[in-house]
Amino acid sequence: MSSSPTLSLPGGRNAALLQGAGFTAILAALLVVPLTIGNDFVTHIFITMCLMAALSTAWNLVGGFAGQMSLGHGVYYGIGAYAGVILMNMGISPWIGMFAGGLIAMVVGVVISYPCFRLKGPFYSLASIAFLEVFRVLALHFSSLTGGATGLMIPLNLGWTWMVFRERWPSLVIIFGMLLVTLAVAAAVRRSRLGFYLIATRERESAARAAGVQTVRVRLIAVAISSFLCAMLGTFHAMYLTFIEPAAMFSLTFSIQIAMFALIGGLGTVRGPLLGAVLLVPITEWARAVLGASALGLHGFVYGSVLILVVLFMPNGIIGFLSRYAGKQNAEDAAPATTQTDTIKAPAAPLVPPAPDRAGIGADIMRVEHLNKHFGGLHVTRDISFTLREGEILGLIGPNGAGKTTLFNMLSGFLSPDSGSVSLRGPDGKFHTPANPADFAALGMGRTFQIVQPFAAMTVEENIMVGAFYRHHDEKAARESARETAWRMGLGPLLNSEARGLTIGGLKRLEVARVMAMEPRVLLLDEVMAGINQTDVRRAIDLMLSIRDSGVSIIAIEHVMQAVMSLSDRVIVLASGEVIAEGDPRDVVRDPHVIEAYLGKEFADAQA
Ligand SMILES: Nc1ncnc2c1ncn2[C@@H]1O[C@H](COP(=O)(O)OP(=O)(O)OP(=O)(O)O)[C@@H](O)[C@H]1O
Repeated sequence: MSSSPTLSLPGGRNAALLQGAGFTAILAALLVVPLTIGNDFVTHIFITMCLMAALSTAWNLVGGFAGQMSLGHGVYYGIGAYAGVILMNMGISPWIGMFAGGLIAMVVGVVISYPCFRLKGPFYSLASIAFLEVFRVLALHFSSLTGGATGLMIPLNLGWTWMVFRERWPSLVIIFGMLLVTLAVAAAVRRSRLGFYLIATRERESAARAAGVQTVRVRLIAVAISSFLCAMLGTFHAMYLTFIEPAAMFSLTFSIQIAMFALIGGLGTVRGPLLGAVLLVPITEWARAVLGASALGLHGFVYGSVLILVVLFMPNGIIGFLSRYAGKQNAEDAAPATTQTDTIKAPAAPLVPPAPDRAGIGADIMRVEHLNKHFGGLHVTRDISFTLREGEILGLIGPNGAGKTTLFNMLSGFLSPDSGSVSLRGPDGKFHTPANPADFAALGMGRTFQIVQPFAAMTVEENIMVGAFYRHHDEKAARESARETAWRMGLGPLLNSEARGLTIGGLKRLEVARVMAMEPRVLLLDEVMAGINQTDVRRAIDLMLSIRDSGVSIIAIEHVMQAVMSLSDRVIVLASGEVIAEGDPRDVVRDPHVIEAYLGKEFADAQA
């Protein structure tokens, strides 16, 4: 599934306002139209629209924001329905029952999702379907509680206390209110640190982990919120239907429908699921009513046809299509500087002039001792030991396949060494040995990746915000910090551009900016100058010097020798997993072993 569009329109303020007004009008119509018409069938369709929109919005927290394509969300809806009805039969109001059902669903959601999050793509979807089936069978089996295959009727106690009414409008008011709450929760999540972390995790899990995101934790929080909301909606629907049975409450078809509204409307967007439901529910409900029994299964046909059309012509759903259209409109109106993503004008002055008063090299901040790593029979790093000092730039060079990236992965917690240790000096002055990327990040470690890992569906600003959230939990503060970092890194004019539109030089700078927004103490840069032009190399060198001068210690894997020579205080040379030379760059490049293993005779002659 292609990634969803960002919520921020690329600079299209008017278009965004227009979209907002349109959305509010649709939302208001969901309540006003049926109340004005006053027809039971029409009201029923609008109740179904609100319910489906709310369920799909809740699903979207997991399926869209977190990118976990659950096809078993009927589990939570069913749990809410049964909890509400069973408690009502015990004399407890569904207003309380819906919270009880929500809490049970939340626990079930977290327990079943924890192991399932290890599964990717279709395997996760299949596991979610399997759990749905398990719950349907359980509901059949525990018939003394659930009524088994015969199902459960609710006692017909009318009134607001019992959420059961003779007329339809009170149910409409309740589900409309629940829809508003669900939308408000989704919007709050999308704007919050959690929302950014979820989308970052969906887009590039490794990069998210490097930014200090505890990826399993954030996805579990999304499941908890989503299952709670779905269960509450399930309780409401049980009261509306007045009868429940396992096949309908734990239904695969129903679960797929919930997901489909979001897919059609716009996966991972706040407004998409509502638009999907508003478009599809009336067509199918109307066809069902008009064609009666001859239209059995027609809704599946309608959904399938619309889905095919959307995938073909609007791969990012209706919202994606509208956003792109708005973006185009805006591009025609706006000044070129705000829309061109590929041409970064070099500023007259250096982006970040190196500070004249370098603090100097301090005490050890990182200690690497006897690192060994095997991949099967391949001994990739052999007994590697070195130290990194405060305010130092350590160049790491070596031929392809020497083990540099593997070493970086061990230095940042992405790989565990077979033996040996990496310890970092914490703010308390003591050395700690972290075990995973989150612990490394907590001690001030930031890293980039050899193959750039942008969060493609986010803007430049949002990408950097993922890093900034590490220090600033509040959205406004994170945004400000991200903007400030972006200008410092020369990305200011591109703040609102989507990351996927950047050149390779821009993407490399974006990676550094995202890490710098975390305010690291140690920075691992993996070939940030590979594939960029001479001007960008010069700017990258200035950037690294200024980062160093701000007190950050850097280890840089680099093949661009011009950069290695002008930046490094010390150089380590790796070949076949071993350190073959270490010391002052000018001495190292004259070392015969280094010339033979990496630099070649031409380089030595050129230096001479
Ligand atoms: N996950 C893995 N499983 C098996 N072998 C691996 C794995 N990762 C790396 N290797 C192998 O380990 C060796 C070192 O790879 P690594 O990527 O660390 O080298 P490098 O010095 O970073 O090379 P380059 O400059 O090309 O990026 C290579 O032979 C590579 O094929």
